[in-house]
Amino acid sequence: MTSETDFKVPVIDISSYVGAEAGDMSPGAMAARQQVAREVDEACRSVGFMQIKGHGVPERTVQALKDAIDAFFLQDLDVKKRTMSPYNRGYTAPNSENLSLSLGVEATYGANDFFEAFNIGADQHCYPPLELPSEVYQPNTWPSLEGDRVNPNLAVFRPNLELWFSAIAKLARTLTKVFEVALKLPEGTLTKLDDHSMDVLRCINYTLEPSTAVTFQDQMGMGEHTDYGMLTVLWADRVAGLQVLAKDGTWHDVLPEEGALLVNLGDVMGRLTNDHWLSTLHRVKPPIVNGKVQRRRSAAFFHDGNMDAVIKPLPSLVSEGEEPLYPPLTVWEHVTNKLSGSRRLEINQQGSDREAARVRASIRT
Ligand SMILES: O=C(O)CCC(=O)C(=O)O
Ligand SMILES: [Fe+2]
Repeated sequence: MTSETDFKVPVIDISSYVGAEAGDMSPGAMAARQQVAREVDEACRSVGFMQIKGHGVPERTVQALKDAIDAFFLQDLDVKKRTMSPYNRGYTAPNSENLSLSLGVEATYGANDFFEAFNIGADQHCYPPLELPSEVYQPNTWPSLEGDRVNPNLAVFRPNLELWFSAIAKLARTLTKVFEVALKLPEGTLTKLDDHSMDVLRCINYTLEPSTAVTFQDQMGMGEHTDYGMLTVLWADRVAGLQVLAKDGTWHDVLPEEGALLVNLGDVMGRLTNDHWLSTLHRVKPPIVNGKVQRRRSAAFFHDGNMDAVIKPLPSLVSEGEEPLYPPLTVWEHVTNKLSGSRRLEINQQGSDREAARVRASIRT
């Protein structure tokens, strides 16, 4: 059930932290940054999702992303499958994952998630001169531009995705700095956790055939889950589908405003803040407008943090009389536990009881 209570995903203009404005040390600019930090703190405590404006990502970069998504997904399934990889990279076919299993919740919708996806990520050459392991900073698998039935528009695919990846990697690091100020942490507390972050960009296409009448209301585009890392920057078509679980256990549709990017916290921020900031559950229902399926695309940039960063509640964020809710764990250990649920279609047994209980308590419509 969804309710129309006063649930809102706040819109926050972060331009005072972006580009040249970030270096402006005038009292007005410093006050503007403090105001942004307060708004971010409030959004992270109450919702765990926000809409970011003033992010500095130009419209032509957004268009480049959309062109890349279209060029790839409009190809035949067998052509897309040529980019499958044993790693968290390349193509994922429809109905091959089940995100609710990443939480330790049994599958409930009778079928796997109907999204298809293509992932790229930070590989071991992304952060010279560090010698990072290729099992974690995995090689990308780009589609070949040669061969029969290859979409001629595919030439833009790699440069366009790389353009988006680097713009959002920069934005994610700006947001880490804002988080540090919002949480009143000494400079470097969070930025030392993400200088070689295991970033992954996942382009997603929800594959129900557009314009068809909906016969299976209970199908899931993407099952309930929390994101795993520090934060996620999400671009999405302005079409219904994404829903967010509010504190009162009700689900709410979330549509980004024109020009806004959605940002949500992942489990790493929940763990660091002893759950004072929320790693909020979300899911994607079939994108339906007036009884008909719409095309819906999205691109989630997961800023997970350094593989070897040890994550545990920060002492200054554990309130008086509270216990730390989580034992120490590296980012890599946490992400592998989670992926083993969604990818191997096995229930994740590793310490997601708190999130799983919240899903079960929500009203599952
Ligand atoms: O497609 C969307 O809007 C959400 C995607 C998402 O939540 C994810 O990939 O983790
Ligand atoms: Fe997500």
